[in-house]
Amino acid sequence: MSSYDLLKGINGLDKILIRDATATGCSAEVYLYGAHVTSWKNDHGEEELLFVSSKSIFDPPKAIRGGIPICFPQFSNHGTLPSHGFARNRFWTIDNDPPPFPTNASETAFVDLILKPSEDDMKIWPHSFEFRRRVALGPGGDLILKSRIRNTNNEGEPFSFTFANHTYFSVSDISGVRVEGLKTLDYLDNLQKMKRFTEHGDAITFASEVDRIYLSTPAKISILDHEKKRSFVLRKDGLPDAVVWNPWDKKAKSMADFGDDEYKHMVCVEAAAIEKPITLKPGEEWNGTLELSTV
Ligand SMILES: O=P(O)(O)OC[C@H]1O[C@@H](O)[C@H](O)[C@@H](O)[C@@H]1O
Repeated sequence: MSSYDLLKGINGLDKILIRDATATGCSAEVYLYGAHVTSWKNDHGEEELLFVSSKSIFDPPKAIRGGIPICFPQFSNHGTLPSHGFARNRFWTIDNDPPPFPTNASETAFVDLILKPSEDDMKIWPHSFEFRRRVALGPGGDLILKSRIRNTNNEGEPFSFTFANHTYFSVSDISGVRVEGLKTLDYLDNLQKMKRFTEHGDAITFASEVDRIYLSTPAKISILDHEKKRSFVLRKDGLPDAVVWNPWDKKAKSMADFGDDEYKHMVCVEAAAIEKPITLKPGEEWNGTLELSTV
């Protein structure tokens, strides 16, 4: 089992590099700021598989634009907290002695991070929790993201949250991208006041802004990149919903930390738990796992 290196990233922010010592080129980078994965390469070459905006400012308290932000304890603006909650805007710490995970011999390298609320966090979300995140590389450089959230309230109070792995995938040309695995499912359309629709197409394709929450989705979703002749495969557990987002040209221009044309080279497919918030009683723990690979 190889270990990780702690390095300085952009603007001197701490970042962790994990590498599979047995397979050349497989690596992932995670900023302690946000426990934010900013790079993933597998054994299909030295190519970056995640999109990070060239305009991302890497300047707290602004979240990094791209990679894999964590949305917790609130997805988007579905509540009173800032967009996507606060986990992506906090400094996490390395968790050197996490409670054991079920043995997974296929992990070749990993790092464990932890977030606990500060006094200021408790003012905006008055719940005591421990959020543990493992970022691991699996066979062939698959990226494995494990989230464990525990209610550590002493006063017997349950809490509820929504959650997403807001993954920005790098694609060659959005107009040739298809997201498969969501046919016949219901979705909430954020561009139409969260109205509920049913997906009839075989695949989701992109010709304008898309911002939808697909509900009760299967464990496997694929993103086909026609030009690259490559597909991303998402496999998930404990994460029933899937957000599909591309800002397209107008929204891209309105985002200061996103290039005007960058929408052509990214798509977000976010393994999430949104429609039915997760409720934890004191002492209870929730687990969600996302595994990303390419074929
Ligand atoms: O700008 P933010 O807060 O990172 O959010 C980006 C997008 O994140 C997506 O998950 C939401 O569905 C979109 O509505 C939102 O615009």
